[in-house]
Amino acid sequence: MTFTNDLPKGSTTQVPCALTIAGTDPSGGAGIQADLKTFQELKTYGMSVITSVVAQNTTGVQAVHHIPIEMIEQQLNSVFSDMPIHAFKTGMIANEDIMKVIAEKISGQDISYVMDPVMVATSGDPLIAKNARYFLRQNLLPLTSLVTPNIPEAEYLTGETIDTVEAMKDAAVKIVEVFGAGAALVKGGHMEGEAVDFLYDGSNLHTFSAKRIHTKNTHGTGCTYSAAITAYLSQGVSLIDAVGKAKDFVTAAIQHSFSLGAGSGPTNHWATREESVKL
Ligand SMILES: Nc1ncnc2c1ncn2[C@@H]1O[C@H](COP(=O)(O)OP(=O)(O)O)[C@@H](O)[C@H]1O
Ligand SMILES: Cc1ncc(COP(=O)(O)O)c(N)n1
Repeated sequence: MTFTNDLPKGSTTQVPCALTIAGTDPSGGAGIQADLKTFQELKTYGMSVITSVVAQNTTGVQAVHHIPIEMIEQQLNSVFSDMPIHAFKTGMIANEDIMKVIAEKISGQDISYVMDPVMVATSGDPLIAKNARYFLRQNLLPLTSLVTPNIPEAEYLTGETIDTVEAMKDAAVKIVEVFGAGAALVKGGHMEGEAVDFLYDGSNLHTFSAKRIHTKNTHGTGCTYSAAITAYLSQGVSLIDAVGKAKDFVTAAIQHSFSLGAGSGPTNHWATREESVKL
């Protein structure tokens, strides 16, 4: 990965800069809010382009408003024309029109791209139009450096049922070899037993495992994980190390998650700080 931005004026150190293109969560656990908190925690300069404003909390999604396409395009132009971007991620991209404008902007860019193929919130509410999932796979997936599906998302992307560890590995390989993702990280949060994720990088399979934490507070885990990977990539960390460090980060965030709200509470983005672990 290249890391070639000029120094910001007056600065003596090079600042890693990461962008998230996603929807919002006013309750602060998922979406843009989770991404920016994660970037900040990992000492990465965070930027955001908002695709949809989502009224949601720990119990579910109450309403969704999609930002007009021209305004999404303007936001993309604002950051891409002026700011250094060392890595970016996409989260919620609700429909084909939004996907198109993003695809146009990012194709041809030589910047690490992490796609969290968000389809359904932890609460079960849909976050993407059903007919847009095919467009996502055909047009955005081949532009990625890494895609991070959970089990239901990997099932959609591959068209296969995934109920074993072997099927998870096969899915990771298929998403890269057949559908053209740069790499695929199939996450095992929705399986039983250890929380095991498999990364296929185009040559080898890598395993990332952590003890399952018994908690209902997993709102925003996928957003936090993919944002952490993006932050590490923006710092020039290799893909495999970025996933390993991000796995430690998200595991700590779940371990020290908060019982806030009546539903599935948010992860703790500052969990790795000493004062948080003592809470
Ligand atoms: N209860 C849990 N204990 C430990 N790790 C978990 C738990 N639930 C999810 N994870 C991990 O959190 C990350 C997000 O995974 P997952 O829940 O599958 O994604 P998503 O939030 O997109 O549904 C993965 O590394 C997964 O293994
Ligand atoms: C705007 C937005 N993007 C993504 C998610 C998925 O979050 P989760 O990790 O809980 O599935 C969400 N709830 N809201």
